[in-house]
Amino acid sequence: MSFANITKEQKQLVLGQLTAIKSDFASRGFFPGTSGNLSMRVGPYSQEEFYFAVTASGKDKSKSTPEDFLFVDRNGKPCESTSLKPSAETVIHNEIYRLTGCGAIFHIHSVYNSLVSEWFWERRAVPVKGVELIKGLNIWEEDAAIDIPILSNFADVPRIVPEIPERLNSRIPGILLRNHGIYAWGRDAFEAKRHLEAFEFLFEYVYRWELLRNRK
Ligand SMILES: CSCCC(=O)C(=O)COP(=O)(O)O
Ligand SMILES: [Zn+2]
Repeated sequence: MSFANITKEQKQLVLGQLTAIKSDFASRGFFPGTSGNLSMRVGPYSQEEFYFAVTASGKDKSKSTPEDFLFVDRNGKPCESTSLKPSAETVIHNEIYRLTGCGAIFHIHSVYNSLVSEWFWERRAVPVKGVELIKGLNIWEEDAAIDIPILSNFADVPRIVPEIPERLNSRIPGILLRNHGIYAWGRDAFEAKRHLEAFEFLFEYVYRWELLRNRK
């Protein structure tokens, strides 16, 4: 299915949801210094062909303007004529859609996600055990233990991409970039938001637990 077959209504639905999420996240201070990016898929998915709306690069994400999003294809190329540049991290979104077939991906930088990704870098994963909010990731087993994967971070963003298939864990709907931020995804915007919020809670928990543990 080509992008031309995607209806105006389908595009508006996606843009409406992204606008609401962006404004909600901005009000919670999730986009310091223009960091972070959001995307949502539109139309059907196959590994060979899919389209998504993504935030334009470098914008003040606390402001709402008609130039906040653009549609790109599975190679990150704009689907419509535009002067906007897709997020510099669009290649990461592309790879996550390709591998998971998810419907939405949200990326934010926070002090807690950056600190824990650095603290646990040698393990290449942040361990979390027995915390109730693991259920927010749709993992329901008793006393669950999870490892949230951490990827290398490079200024040259395409260099990050080859590590994604190696590190992605199909049970965990997110990956950390070392000292950078979290990517969380879900079937739709509702689920991706729930996952992102659960991850952020867990990162703060882990950080604070590490401090308490070392005081014993
Ligand atoms: C200003 S933070 C450095 C870039 C980054 O990590 C980010 O999330 C925002 O980049 P974008 O191109 O999506 O604005
Ligand atoms: Zn980033």
